[in-house]
Amino acid sequence: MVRFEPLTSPEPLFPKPKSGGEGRLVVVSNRVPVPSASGSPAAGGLAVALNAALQQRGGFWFGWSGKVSEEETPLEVHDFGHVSYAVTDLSQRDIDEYYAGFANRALWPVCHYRLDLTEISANDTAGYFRVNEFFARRLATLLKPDDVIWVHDYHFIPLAAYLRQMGFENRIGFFLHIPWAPYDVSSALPAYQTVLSGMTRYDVIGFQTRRDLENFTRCLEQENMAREVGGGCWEADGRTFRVGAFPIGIETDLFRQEAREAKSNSLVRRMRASMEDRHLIIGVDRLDYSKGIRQRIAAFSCMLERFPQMRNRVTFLQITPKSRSEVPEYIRMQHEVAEQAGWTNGKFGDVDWTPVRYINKAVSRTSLAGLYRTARVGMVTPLRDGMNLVAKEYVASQRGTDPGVLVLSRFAGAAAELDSALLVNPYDTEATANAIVRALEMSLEERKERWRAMMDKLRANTVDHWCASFLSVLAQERACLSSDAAERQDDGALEPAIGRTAAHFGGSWTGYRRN
Ligand SMILES: O=P(O)(O)OC[C@H]1O[C@H](O[C@H]2O[C@H](CO)[C@@H](O)[C@H](O)[C@H]2O)[C@H](O)[C@@H](O)[C@@H]1O
Ligand SMILES: O=c1ccn([C@@H]2O[C@H](COP(=O)(O)OP(=O)(O)O)[C@@H](O)[C@H]2O)c(=O)[nH]1
Repeated sequence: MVRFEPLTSPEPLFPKPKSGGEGRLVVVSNRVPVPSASGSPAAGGLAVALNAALQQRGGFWFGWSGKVSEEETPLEVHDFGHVSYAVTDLSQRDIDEYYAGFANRALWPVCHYRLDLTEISANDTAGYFRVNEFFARRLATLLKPDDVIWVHDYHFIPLAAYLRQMGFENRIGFFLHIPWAPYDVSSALPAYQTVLSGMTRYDVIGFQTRRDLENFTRCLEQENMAREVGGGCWEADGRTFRVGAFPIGIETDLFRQEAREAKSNSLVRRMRASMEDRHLIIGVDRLDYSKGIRQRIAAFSCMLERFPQMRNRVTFLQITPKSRSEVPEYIRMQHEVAEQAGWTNGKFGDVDWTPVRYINKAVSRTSLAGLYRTARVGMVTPLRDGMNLVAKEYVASQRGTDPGVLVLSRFAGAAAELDSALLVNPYDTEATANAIVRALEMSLEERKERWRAMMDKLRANTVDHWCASFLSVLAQERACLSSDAAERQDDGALEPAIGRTAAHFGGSWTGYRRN
């Protein structure tokens, strides 16, 4: 690990790209998957795909260290070959206001259509913008003019605006992993116009689905903040940006392989041995109200009530690692889910059968792959979700000769691609209960047909495709110049994008200040 003072280091801090021509890639996200000391990379499709892109071009990943420090400590830099990981600590107040506050008590619920759970706090709002400015200042010390920056997720919406204000005209892309709600919902967000205008400072803005993209562009129109100039491009304050839907994928083949090899995994073997001849139904989610876990267990319970022949023939395994326990809404829902599971077991369980096995710990990716493959039914029923990778992982893990059935919420981003799943409205308990029975009783022929259709999609759009397609759009510097601007650039009237000062692009973005 190298430590340095960001503002005083005279030498370039990160390795140069492997090949000439392309600038380094700089990935920014709140959580940074720093490889272990031995150099083995963090698991997870997103981390693997972005690490591969970083390895290819050289570059670094920047974000929060996950640690609290009351002093402004130097950036921590971990070097692994062509790739570095630069992380900064935050103070407790910063974490409370930026992460637990505005990001997870305002942006997260609003983007998941939950105005009832949204907390509006002027301190949190100010903290979110202050911490973004802090991240931008720290990142600024590491940047070179031809770096291509890819910012991830709702924690960092205003980051580009601060970088632009400091004079950076690098290509900057933004990908939103969570949904973008329709105007009437998203406009309830505190500092809504500032957040929206912060988005317009990127060169490319990616969403998981067309629905999110359309919700976003309607917000731009409603606020009269940007005008469409064609080809997925918009213009605001004299600069253009491109918007698009880039549904994230998984490492489809690798996941399949892990599922095949998981037979020998001890957790999977223990689970199989304990099943006797019952069918397994599986749910895997962070403990988050957006995932619809309570509603799902209620639907399972309703199924046992209405179809007594299913009692003692199925086991529902719900794997739910705790998440964001510092946020009060998450504590409340922990109680609700535990109560629903306990109630179902009390009502239907027997001395030799526990209908719901509810587990609050994280399970490794290999074990998950094996459990998915064991399960006849995968229940992925969020009330709202950006994508939901579990849905894709469940399908990829199945045996082609005897696949299980995915019961999938219409409100998961994954439903746009996995439309051969049994699609349900998770608010409709009886219909979801019926779908579980339909999945359990589905013929082998129908299961295979549905599975093949979904596998075709998963093979066509892996996480590597997702990464490459976003980066290729981000690399197209001229793709969005309006025809006027393109002509002027051809005449030499416009300078190249890199190296321009903030003043060229309207210094109107002033960030958020508390009165
Ligand atoms: O970092 P945490 O606060 O512990 O939360 C974990 C992550 O949750 C969210 O995941 C989203 O991204 C997935 C991949 O694109 C997508 O499938 C899912 O629907 C989203 O909910 C969040 O967006 C991440 O930033 C968090 O790190
Ligand atoms: O015990 C667990 C639970 C979940 N996951 C992984 O966490 C990710 C969850 O992603 P998803 O898009 O479904 O939801 P998010 O938590 O990002 O909102 C998936 O890759 C899961 O395989 C895991 O590795 N172990």
